[in-house]
Amino acid sequence: MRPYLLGVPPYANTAPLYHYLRPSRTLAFRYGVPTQLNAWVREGAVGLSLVSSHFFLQHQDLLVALPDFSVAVLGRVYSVNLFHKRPLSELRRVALTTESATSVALLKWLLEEEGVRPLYERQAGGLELLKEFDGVLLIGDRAITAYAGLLDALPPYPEALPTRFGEVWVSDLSMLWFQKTRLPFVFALWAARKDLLPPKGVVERMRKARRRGLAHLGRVARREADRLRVHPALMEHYLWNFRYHLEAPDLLGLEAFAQAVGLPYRPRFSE
Ligand SMILES: C=C(O[C@@H]1C=C(C(=O)O)C=C[C@H]1O)C(=O)O
Repeated sequence: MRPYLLGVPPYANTAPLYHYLRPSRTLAFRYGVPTQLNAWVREGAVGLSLVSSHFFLQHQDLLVALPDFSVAVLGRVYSVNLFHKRPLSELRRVALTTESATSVALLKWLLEEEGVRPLYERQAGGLELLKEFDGVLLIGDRAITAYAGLLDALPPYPEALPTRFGEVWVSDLSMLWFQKTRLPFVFALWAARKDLLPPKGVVERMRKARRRGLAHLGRVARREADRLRVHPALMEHYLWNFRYHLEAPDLLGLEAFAQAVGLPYRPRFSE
């Protein structure tokens, strides 16, 4: 029998969930950035996977989500950032990461709410894009390393982490969402096609791995900090700040996002 394929993002943000999950005879990992994982889930090239929340909302008839897994946050997330050289109200051209579905939809909604309608272009890259564009949207490892690269020293507490570095502003999208809605923001969920639900035991193993990962968060954070060459204390704060359990406030945030972007809200969850 071929192993069941799990779609896994290559980002630090989910390291606490996967650090202690091992592939086995029955379970294999396939790594991809969120846009890639979304496509694979739809095609059936992977079974259960992290998917962008926006993609999930677009394909609610096809997909079933786990009832207790999320990449969500209340307030700042630190890794979904618009880096920009002009005030938000004056943006004319914005480069969009090719890795994201949700953050792109969120950025467009946030700017549209303010009456700002820049030209958007999908561009793979990092902060060097600021030479050509007024703003660059980055997510995941690229966003956190770009942010850490601007930082000279860690402030005494996280709330004091700067949002401006000379001519570069950093707008954290889930903070902007929070200021508008007072709700958490759900960036991603775990979902599978109805016909490719995971075999019994897989989700149990994921829950166990998550417990261990969160119990040993310092260890996981040190490894990710080494890998990305960011300060371990920054990585630790970044990781413990996530809401990984899709709780009631997160669902309210997800529903509000569906409403904001004009998508229906009738999610289906597995047992
Ligand atoms: C919080 C993040 O959310 C990510 C953003 C996604 C998107 O915009 O489609 C998808 C998965 C998440 O892992 C991040 O990238 O750090």
